This record gives sequence, C-alpha cells and structure tokens, in this order.
Amino acid sequence: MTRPDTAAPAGRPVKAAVFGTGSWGTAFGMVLADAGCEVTLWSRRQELADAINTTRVNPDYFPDTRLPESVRATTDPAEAAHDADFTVLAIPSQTLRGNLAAWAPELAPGTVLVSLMKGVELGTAKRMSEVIQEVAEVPGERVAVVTGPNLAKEIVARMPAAAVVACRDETVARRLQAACHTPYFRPYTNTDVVGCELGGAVKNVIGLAVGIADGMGLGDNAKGSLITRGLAETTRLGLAMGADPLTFSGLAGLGDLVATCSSPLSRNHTFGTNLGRGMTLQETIAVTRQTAEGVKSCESVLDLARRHDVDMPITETVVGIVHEGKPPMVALKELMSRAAKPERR
Ligand SMILES: NC(=O)C1=CN([C@@H]2O[C@H](COP(=O)(O)OP(=O)(O)OC[C@H]3O[C@@H](n4cnc5c(N)ncnc54)[C@H](OP(=O)(O)O)[C@@H]3O)[C@@H](O)[C@H]2O)C=CC1
Ligand SMILES: O=C(CO)COP(=O)(O)O
Repeated sequence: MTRPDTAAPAGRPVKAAVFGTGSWGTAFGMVLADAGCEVTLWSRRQELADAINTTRVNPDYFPDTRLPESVRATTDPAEAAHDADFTVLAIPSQTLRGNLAAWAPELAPGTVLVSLMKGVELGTAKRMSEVIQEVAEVPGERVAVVTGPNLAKEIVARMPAAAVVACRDETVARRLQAACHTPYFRPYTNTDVVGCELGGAVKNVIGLAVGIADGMGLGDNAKGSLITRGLAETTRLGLAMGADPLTFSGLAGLGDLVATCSSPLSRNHTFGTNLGRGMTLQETIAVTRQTAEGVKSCESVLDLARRHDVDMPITETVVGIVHEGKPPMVALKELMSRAAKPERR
C-alpha cells in the first residue's frame, strides 16, 4: 500500500517497527499489516521471534491467530527499527526508559514514535510521550499515542473497535490514522495528547477499583458510581494538567473506561476482582501473567494528583488497598463516609 497521505516515500509500503510482542504489540502489529504496512516486531526472546517467523503465530499470547505474511519478527533492535516510518512502543510503561535508551541510537531518522502504553512513570510522574521525548530526544510533534477501548483479544479476532490517534501535529496523526485504519479498526485523530494519555492511564486505576467492587459483590450501582466518579476525578486531573475536558467523554476517556470496567478480558479489572474476592496482593500477582499497568501506575497517578493539588479519592483508595494493605471493606467505608459535597466540584 502506498497512499499519498502516508509517511512512506513514494513507491514503497509504509514500514512499522513494533517493539514488544505481547498482547497489544502483536495485535496492533496485525492491525498495521491489515492496513497495508510492512511490519517488523521486536521480541526480547529469540524463540518467540523464531516461532512467529516460522509458524506465523505468536504461541505465547495468541496461539489461535495467524498473523499476516507482512509481519515478521526479530530480536535485533537495529533490524526492527531500520527505515521504519513508525516506531511503535508496546512494553510495560515502567520499563520504557531503560529499553528506549538502548534502542534510541538505532531509530530511523525522522521516524514517528508511537506509544501504545497506558501508564505513568513511577518517581518522575511522567507520561509515556514525555519519557519518549526525553530519552529519544525528539520533539513532541514526532511522538504519537494510540489509545481507546482496544482489548487486544478482541482486536486479534478482528472484532470492531474505534480508537484515538493523538499527536500534537495533526498531520502526523492523520498519517498514522491512515496507516492503521482497517475495516474493523477505526481510528480518530486528536491533538490533545495529555488528555488521551491520562484517560488511558487513569482508566486502569478505575478498572482496578471496579474489579475490587465486583469481587466484593457490591453490585452494578457501585460499578456505575465508580465509573462516573472515576471519570470525574480523571477530568479534574486533566483540567489541572491542561487537557481538553471533552477528551474524557471520548474514546480515550469514557470509551476505554467502559470497556475496561465491564470486560473480564481486562487484566486490570481481573486483578481487582481477585483482590476483591480476598486474594492477597502476592497471590494476585502470581496468577497475573500479563501487564496490569494500574498496579504500579496508581501510585504515579496519585503522585501526579498531589503535584497538581487535585483530589482523587478513588485512586487514593486503590493505592491504599493495593500498596498499603488496607482491607477493601475498610477502604469502602472510608470512601463512602467522606464529607458530603456537590456533584460538580
Ligand atoms: N493488551 C491490551 O489489550 C492493551 C494493552 N495496552 C497497553 O500496552 C502496553 C503493553 O501491554 P501488553 O502488550 O498488553 O502487555 P503484555 O504483558 O501482554 O506484553 C508485554 C510485552 O513487553 C515485553 N516485556 C515485558 N517486560 C519487559 C522488559 N523489562 N523489557 C522489555 N520488554 C519487556 C514482554 O515480553 P515477554 O513476552 O518476553 O515477557 C511482552 O512482549 C501496556 O502499557 C498496556 O496498558 C493498551 C491497549 C490494549
Ligand atoms: O487498555 C486496554 C483496553 O483498552 C486493556 O486493558 P487491560 O490492560 O486492563 O487489559
């Protein structure tokens, strides 16, 4: 595929490197390939790269999905990054800084860096696009974010979903939109990178809270209340950080929150459900095979809230349960007995 609005030089297909062969890296690599891109996945494990190249299947994450012929895998970052119009990052947020520092010398000149990650860095409270700009030394105009209600398992089944492609530079967002638009994956553009990233990171924390409530058997009124008040505290933080409040009623906010809080496919929701049913943190971690970003990012989101003097009681409650050993029933009582207040403040 060569489209006039893509990043590729005339006469060759758009090339994408995807760093990370977990759930979302593999699924988004398939989306890019279905949209006509030539895709190289980077895996940290040789046996997984070999399996993908020889069987066209990622046996550890999607054993029943055949990947398109235009997807190949390597463990060599230079080979993956070579000539890539888009360099997509799909690894756990807390590992980004170290990994990207190692990959940065290999990045193709002019490549657009794309974050699929939904976390906030511990310690610095930086969003992933900020970490990327800092480590790869690229301007914000060359960093994009893909977010929205995109449970990877549904995407690899080519079930319909919409998404948001956010970049400060709208032209770049449109190029990436074209590069990942398929009959089952419908990306919209947005220039509010801050709002889109916050929506993705905080929904994981609210997903944990809803999971805990589900595990405790608190019912659907509790779920509706947590989703709505969770969105309210996300929006408060976003406003304090200069985001557009409308972003939070879009796919990166409400859309992702609803998908995460209602799906057993969500790792954050499932993690919370296990805690709410009475598993200890260690037991829950032991049965969690994939990345549940909210577990670490609840602390960095709370850090962000404090830096911006924003009240985030649900996030604070999740931190209390997950990291301070507070029993969920005690945390629930505290949350419900906070001072009464107007809805819109
Ligand atoms: N899965 C989903 O539905 C969605 C996920 N996301 C976001 O995408 C990001 C990635 O999540 P996801 O793909 O689901 O996670 P997974 O746990 O499924 O995969 C993680 C990937 O990162 C690799 N990895 C783990 N630790 C390291 C490390 N220290 N250094 C280098 N690579 C490492 C894993 O390699 P290995 O296999 O060798 O362990 C694997 O390839 C997260 O921020 C998540 O929030 C966003 C939208 C949807
Ligand atoms: O971000 C996601 C869906 O949009 C995936 O959610 P989990 O990380 O909770 O599985």
